[in-house]
Amino acid sequence: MTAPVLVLVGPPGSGKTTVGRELAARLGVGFRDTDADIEALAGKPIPEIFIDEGEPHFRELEVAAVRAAAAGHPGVLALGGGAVLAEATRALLADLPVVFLEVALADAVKRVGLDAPRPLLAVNPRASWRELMEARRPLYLEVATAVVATEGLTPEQVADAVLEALELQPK
Ligand SMILES: Nc1ncnc2c1ncn2[C@@H]1O[C@H](COP(=O)(O)OP(=O)(O)O)[C@@H](O)[C@H]1O
Ligand SMILES: O=C(O)C1=C[C@@H](OP(=O)(O)O)[C@@H](O)[C@H](O)C1
Ligand SMILES: [Mg+2]
Repeated sequence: MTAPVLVLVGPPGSGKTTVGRELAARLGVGFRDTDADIEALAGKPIPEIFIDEGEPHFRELEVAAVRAAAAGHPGVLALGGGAVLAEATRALLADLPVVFLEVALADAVKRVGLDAPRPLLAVNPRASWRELMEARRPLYLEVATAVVATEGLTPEQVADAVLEALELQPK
């Protein structure tokens, strides 16, 4: 078993993918993102999985992707924003160093507007983001060993804060 050195959770736009990549480089370890694993396995982008097979199927693929990475990725692992919805995933995270990246609505919506499409935010992104955050905040807190605020910070500054929160030394 080779567990991740740290796992990033948080809502869309909190910077899990971006900061995760930066942290992996700083620590000299590999980076993995369950969204990319799911897309590789399904052979299509996430919006197409949602359209063709629906969200419940995507969530099944997501639990499997987290299970595989939690057992076999000795580096930094970024999850999708909704991964914590599955009880099975929360159980897989129980003994791992998990950082909840926090962000407020305005910054999150600004950030995701610049990026790859997220099917859950395709219609009315502000209201959808607020709703999903209200439902998920307790779940992010449940799995987190540390909480890092990202508001007004660059991805590099967020990476600094994560390393400090977990008392990890860059390579
Ligand atoms: N701290 C930050 N400040 C400014 N922009 C950011 C920050 N973190 C991420 N971004 C940008 O926001 C967008 C979404 O980031 P991403 O890492 O994909 O978030 P997540 O994986 O949490 O949804 C990307 O365009 C990224 O470059
Ligand atoms: O919040 C969610 O339910 C989702 C977040 C996305 O990942 P990011 O949080 O990396 O954007 C991706 O997994 C999918 O679009 C669903
Ligand atoms: Mg991401």
